[in-house]
Amino acid sequence: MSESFQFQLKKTDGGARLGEVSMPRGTIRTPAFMPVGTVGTVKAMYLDQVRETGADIILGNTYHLMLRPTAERVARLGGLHQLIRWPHPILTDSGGFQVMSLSGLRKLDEQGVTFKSHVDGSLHHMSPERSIEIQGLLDSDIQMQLDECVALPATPKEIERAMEMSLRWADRCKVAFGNQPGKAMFGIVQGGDVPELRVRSAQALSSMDLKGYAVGGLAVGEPQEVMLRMLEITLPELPTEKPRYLMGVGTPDDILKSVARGIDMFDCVMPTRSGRHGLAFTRRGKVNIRNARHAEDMRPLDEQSNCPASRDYSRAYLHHLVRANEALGGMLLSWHNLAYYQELMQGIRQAIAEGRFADFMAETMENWARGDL
Ligand SMILES: Nc1cc(N)c2c(=O)[nH][nH]c(=O)c2c1
Repeated sequence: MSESFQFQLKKTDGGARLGEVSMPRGTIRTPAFMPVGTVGTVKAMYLDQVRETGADIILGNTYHLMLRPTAERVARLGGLHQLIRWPHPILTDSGGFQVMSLSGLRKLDEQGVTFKSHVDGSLHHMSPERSIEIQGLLDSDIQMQLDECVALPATPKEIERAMEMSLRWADRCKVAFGNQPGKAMFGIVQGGDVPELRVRSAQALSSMDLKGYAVGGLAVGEPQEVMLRMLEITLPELPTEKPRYLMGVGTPDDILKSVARGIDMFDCVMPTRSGRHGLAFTRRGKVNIRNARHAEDMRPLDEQSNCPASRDYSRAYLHHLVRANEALGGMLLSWHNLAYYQELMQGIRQAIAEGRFADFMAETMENWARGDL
């Protein structure tokens, strides 16, 4: 642990990076996967289980928490860590992305976003300063700037407008965040699928000397090759000594290919959302447990796993629970999927440490392609 926010790049293997983020609440081993704890809970999981799978940090959604139970109430209750009993680092997003995807967005201008809550229809305004204030009330360890993420496809002019406003908002968020030694504020690179806008955004944010940098505006429906191409264009413009976080990504395949290009941190609802719908990620690829072939299969999803959900329960039982729409089905598959994601991250970190990431990536993808036993 460290009294201040520190990132140490420990080793590289091709484009892949092995690192460590040290903060007062703990150390984050990178490449890292952050389970999404939307409204102060990683859905269908106890946070002790989340920790047991190997997670060093979780994500909290500012949009949801500001609406319910509200940031002021969380602060009165001692902050998010105390409320949800997660003493380790928490990263919060700015709320802007979900305002634009979940709320009744009323207005977006230089001052921020005005929207109607999807919970009760109440009207809210969030400026860059208010987003940082909310994340501070939550006692978030890593806070994200307010930005505007444009859905693709979009015109270069529209992407440029949003990117430039996001840069101005980054400046305002940096001022509002001030100097908080044990915490960090990350900027978010925008620019859609326009290479020169990506470069301009990354270079401008790099000149702000922030503690870390997210790549936003991706995983918004574009083909994987476009996402990967934008990483190849963006990452060389970011400082190597700062962590890079790819927002909202992704599948195990996305993660491997993005690590290979230099990403250090990921978050995605994929493992938990898929688990609740009966889809398991395994070392042999995806398994849809609803499929009839599992109805009398007494094997576990993965007898080699340390996770009880993967090792101690039969496919037949998981099939039954999911078909019966029993809560325990989603709980066990969420647990399994998070454990698989963390096992993948640990395998990635070990492979980079030993200089064999390319072989690890090839072997992992071959095993996925072989398909389930
Ligand atoms: N795929 C994405 C997921 C996200 N949570 C975000 C975000 O929070 N901000 N900005 C973004 O561009 C973005 C993209």
